Amino acid sequence: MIGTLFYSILGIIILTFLVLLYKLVFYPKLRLAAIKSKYGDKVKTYFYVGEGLLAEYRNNLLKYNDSVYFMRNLHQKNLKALAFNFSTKVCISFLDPMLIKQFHQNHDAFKKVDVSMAITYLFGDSIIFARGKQWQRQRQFLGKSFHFEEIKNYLPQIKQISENVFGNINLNGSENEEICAVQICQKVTSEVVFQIFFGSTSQNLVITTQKGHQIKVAEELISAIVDSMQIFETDKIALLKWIFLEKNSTKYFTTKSEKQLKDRLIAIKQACLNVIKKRNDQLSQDISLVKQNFLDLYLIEMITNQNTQITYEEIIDNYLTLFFAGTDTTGNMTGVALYYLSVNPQIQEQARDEILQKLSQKTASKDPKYLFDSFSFDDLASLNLLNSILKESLRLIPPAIDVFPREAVQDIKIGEFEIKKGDIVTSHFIYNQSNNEIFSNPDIFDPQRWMNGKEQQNAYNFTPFSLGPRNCIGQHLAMIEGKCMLVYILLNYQILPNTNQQLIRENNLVYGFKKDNLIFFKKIIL
Ligand code: HEM
Repeated sequence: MIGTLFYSILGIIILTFLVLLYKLVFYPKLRLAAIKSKYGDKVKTYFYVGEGLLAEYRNNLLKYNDSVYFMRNLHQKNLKALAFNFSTKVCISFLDPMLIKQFHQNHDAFKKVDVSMAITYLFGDSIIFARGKQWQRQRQFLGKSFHFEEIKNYLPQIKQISENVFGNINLNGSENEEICAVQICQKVTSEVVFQIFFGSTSQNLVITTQKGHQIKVAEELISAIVDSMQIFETDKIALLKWIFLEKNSTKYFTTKSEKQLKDRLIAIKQACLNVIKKRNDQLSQDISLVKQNFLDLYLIEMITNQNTQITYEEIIDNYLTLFFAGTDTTGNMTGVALYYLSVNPQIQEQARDEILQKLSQKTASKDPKYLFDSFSFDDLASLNLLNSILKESLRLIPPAIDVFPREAVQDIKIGEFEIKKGDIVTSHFIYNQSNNEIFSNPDIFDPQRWMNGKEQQNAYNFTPFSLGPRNCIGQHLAMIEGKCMLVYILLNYQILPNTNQQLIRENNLVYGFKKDNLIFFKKIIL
């Protein structure tokens, strides 16, 4: 009896091991070898057990202080795609601009991969994961609010938030106070998303953590997402379940860390739900209270137009999505611009002159406060150099080096590449943005390249906001925020480099600085 039990358990262990070996090693290796033999030098392959390209990022970070160093030095005439293992599957990443275009135009042939419990739970009903008619409806609805003409109405709020955050920097009477370039910009971008969505300041939306601390929902959201990405490092049972069951893994044999994480995610959503319900009650009683913010637009659609397709769940998931998609990315773009301005003082001076020239036509005052007050939406469009500085920052250090991995829901051909149902597909924008055949001296920060048509730009070579029907819905907002922050800073501070800190570029939730304390601010008198 004991012998039979022993052999049964041993049998199960050996079988599990063999299945694991097949899924993690043999299957992806065989597929990658087949892809290499079929497409030759058009494809470069990478294999690291279980980790795929993540291991290459890590090695590059350690060796070259840049997770994507290899991508910047990979350019070959015939190369069109990368192929690598993605957990137990195979992923093709398109590099060739025309293949990238075709991939993004055929968006219906793919669905976004659920990469972690938090992402699925928090964003599952939002625009980012919706497909087909659901996505079209959501994109149309949100698209109205993100239209340039609508977004410009939020400029006064963005100005106010920028003034509050950057105006309150305490330099402690010294110019040697290190400034975390990205972090400080993210204070602005997170508050902007909150205010344009909920119409009030984020100070009030706090929850109590499992350790009993009060924390802003927005902060807990990012922390929970990061923890969910790292859960497999500490919880090997969760990892094993994921390999076999993928997104269904949390439904069975839930581990303690999975349960704790789930409780945190539920608390985040509950806090948002409370705000939404309260506002719904107010508007149901008195519709004239309606204001210009996303939440009110949703609720009006539900109350007055009896739109039954919109649910509370969808509203919550879209707030969380916009927060996630719009905060770190825009903060990173602007923080990167600040860094490049600090190490390029001449360009910084030219950018300041451009702003002063524009604003001094509106006010005789030299006081930065009045100059900034006079700054309006019309000025944004004419600040050419500032626009080019942001574009050049996005080219060199794009917050998104690639798009969310997608799973093919059908067999499909992209160019000559045959994608099988179940394969994972993505596109790495960073490859073209650092190609010296497309951008001369690609490692040099040169905003002028965008101003005088030095390079023949092709719409598919520079795609930091992605492209096609599922491109970034928030790109106008991001650029307005970026310019507004830079205008405030350039009017008030000289940006100096922190030469004690090394530049380390890491691909984490977004691609950016590993250590952010890269600049100093020195108050200027105009
Ligand atoms: C510099 C800042 C930004 C960058 C670089 C950026 C980049 C991107 C990229 C690459 C995508 C495509 C993702 C994919 O298909 O997998 C995307 C989509 C998206 N972005 Fe942005 N983004 C930025 C700012 C924003 C802002 C400010 C918002 C809103 C507050 C936003 C909301 C979205 C949404 C909702 C989508 C999904 C659109 C859809 O699937 O239809 N983004 N963004």
